[in-house]
Amino acid sequence: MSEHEGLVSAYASDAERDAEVSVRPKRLAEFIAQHRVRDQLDLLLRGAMGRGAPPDHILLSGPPGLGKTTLANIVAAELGSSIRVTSGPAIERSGDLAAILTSLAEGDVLFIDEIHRIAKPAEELLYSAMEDFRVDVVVGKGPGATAIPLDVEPFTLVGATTRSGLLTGPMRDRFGFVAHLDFYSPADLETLLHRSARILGVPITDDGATEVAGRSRGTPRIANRLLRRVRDFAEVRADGVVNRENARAALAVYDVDERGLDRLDRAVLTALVDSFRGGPVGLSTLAVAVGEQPDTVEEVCEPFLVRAGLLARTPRGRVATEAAWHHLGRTPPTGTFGAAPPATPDLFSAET
Ligand SMILES: Nc1ncnc2c1ncn2[C@@H]1O[C@H](COP(=O)(O)OP(=O)(O)OP(=O)(O)O)[C@@H](O)[C@H]1O
Repeated sequence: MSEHEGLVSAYASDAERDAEVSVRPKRLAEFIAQHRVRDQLDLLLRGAMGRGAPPDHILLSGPPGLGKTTLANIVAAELGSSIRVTSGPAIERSGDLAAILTSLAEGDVLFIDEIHRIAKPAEELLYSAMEDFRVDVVVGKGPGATAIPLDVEPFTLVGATTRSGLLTGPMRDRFGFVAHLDFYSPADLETLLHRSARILGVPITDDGATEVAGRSRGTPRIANRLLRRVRDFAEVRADGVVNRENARAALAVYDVDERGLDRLDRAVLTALVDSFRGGPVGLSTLAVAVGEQPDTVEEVCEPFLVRAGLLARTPRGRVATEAAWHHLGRTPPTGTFGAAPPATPDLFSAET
């Protein structure tokens, strides 16, 4: 996790992935919410097991931290198979992928995270492995190069992507089952928090779970992370219980407000409202106003602020919604919303 991504980032550092292992559900029945995906996967896996054949290849898409890696491991566990884990960026040469594919045993699960980032030659090799359980490994260069066909044991590929739109058509077509994971409701996150707290041996009250769930941006990874931070606070400065009072006090220390906005999210909204009368204002100008890179504002803050209904992207620039004014405790100007507000020129670039 980089510094500006902070406590409410949906991405995990390597160290955090280790911390996550203990609370990761191992079987489908333990996987909370996402009922439609769970039900569909259950049918797919049971059907395949009944026939004694590996299930179709599975594509899991959705924002980070919603459970794609967890589901890939669950697929292998339910099938009683081994899982091999790699990622699109880790496969630099098609030879790397050929080595993995030809070492798979029958029925293995191959999990490729960030599959949209796989290099083109490796992607093409994957097509024949997925479809015909065969790969052609090219030996030599130039006119003397020869393709040696190698068999691959029947396996199931589980691909995960945060950007399904970036997958090529041929790649997408080779998955027999595509599941999209949605953000979790606060009620589902409360259930998840009770489960995690039980595993971690942390006492948690219902109002404590409600308080943490409301600040978790619909994302299990963030919910589990906030739980660990509130646990620290409760153990060090209070009675050890994750209750509403301790959750509020702990998350105030970490600058996470009651809707899950952190310092940077609030700085963006505050700049929009106070310095630009709510906008519209161009991305670069907004980024300079909060002392951040435009990419950070665009990729780290905006997706959540837009989803939370606090910021809108318009052709003329970023606009604070009425809800944003209220969230900051300001009175919105009357008659602005719905009408086209006057543009604040972007001083730094032509884009919005
Ligand atoms: N439905 C769920 N029930 C219980 N815990 C969950 C669920 N979904 C995710 N988690 C927990 O959230 C954490 C993040 O999940 P996971 O690593 O599977 O997300 P991901 O979508 O693969 O993220 P990334 O794309 O960043 O790899 C894990 O520790 C996991 O325990």
